[in-house]
Amino acid sequence: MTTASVRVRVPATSANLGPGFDALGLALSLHDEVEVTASFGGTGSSLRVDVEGAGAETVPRDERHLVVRALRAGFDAAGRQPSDLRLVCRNALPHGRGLGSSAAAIVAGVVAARALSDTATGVEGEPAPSSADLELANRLEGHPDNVAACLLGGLTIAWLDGTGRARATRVDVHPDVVPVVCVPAAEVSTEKARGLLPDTVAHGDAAATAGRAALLVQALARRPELLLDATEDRLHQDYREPAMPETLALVRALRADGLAAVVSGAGPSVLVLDAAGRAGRVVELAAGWDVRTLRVDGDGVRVDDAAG
Ligand SMILES: Nc1ncnc2c1ncn2[C@@H]1O[C@H](COP(=O)(O)OP(=O)(O)OP(=O)(O)O)[C@@H](O)[C@H]1O
Ligand SMILES: N[C@@H](CCO)C(=O)O
Repeated sequence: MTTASVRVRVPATSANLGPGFDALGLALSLHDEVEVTASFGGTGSSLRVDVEGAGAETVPRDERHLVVRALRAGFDAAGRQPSDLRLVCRNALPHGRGLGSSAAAIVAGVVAARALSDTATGVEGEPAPSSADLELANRLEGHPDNVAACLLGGLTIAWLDGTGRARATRVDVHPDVVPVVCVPAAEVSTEKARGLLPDTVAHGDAAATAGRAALLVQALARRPELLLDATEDRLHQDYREPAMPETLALVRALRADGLAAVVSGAGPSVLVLDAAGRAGRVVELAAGWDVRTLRVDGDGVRVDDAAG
């Protein structure tokens, strides 16, 4: 029997960033950590899941747990399931708030399964996330924006190629850009927020939003003074208002004050991309919200031996 352990650290992510629906993602300095121990070739078949922090009251502790589902998919891809599996999840990312908790859980499972399978078979592990990790994580999540940023860090642009495979490219973010997130107490599931979107949009809305998405990459990388114009969206935010009216009201109030505010992911959190030292103003305008001034996580997923 072979037993191996890894510790995986995964960042929160904010997807869309306004006009980049299902394409743009930004990794943030708030992390979940998962420690996984897997035994291969034993006679048992045990699973133990311990959870501390966010979701500890609600997530299942069996095969339905999202990290376990991602681990199983990763082990299937590697060709061998462990006989015994033990997880310790230390969660800081709030669930169902638009900060990429499901993507983080999926990336943690996919990357941990690859690292453990490599160790068990004596393969020299590939330290950087692979294109296979992105493809599998995208299949489990259903859209590539959060998982791409979670894997690669920084700003990512994700897309599906002509064969439907997920691809992503990473862009360094200008050091002046400070992400400020406003987190409400209530959750809205991504499933519900996606259900509010129309099947088609007007050509003018699509064209305007595509232009802003292109501008946003330039604004985040080199020209932060363009962030307010660059974060305008006409494809998803307003459609989601019935599920999160306070979110849209806060986005409008912040934007009216000159702050580049957007719905974070599928909401209901609000992300402000500040480059003018105005986080204090966000706190004033978002009274009653949990406002956190973060940094861009430039690294993405990190894998460590779980020794010690
Ligand atoms: N660390 C975790 N462990 C187990 N399950 C998780 C974990 N994180 C998220 N989940 C599952 O995913 C659900 C939240 O996913 P959902 O896609 O609705 O929101 P989100 O990922 O937080 O936000 P968004 O996708 O908009 O950024 C949780 O209710 C829970 O079922
Ligand atoms: N692009 C996805 C992100 C969810 O985190 C959406 O807006 O539904």
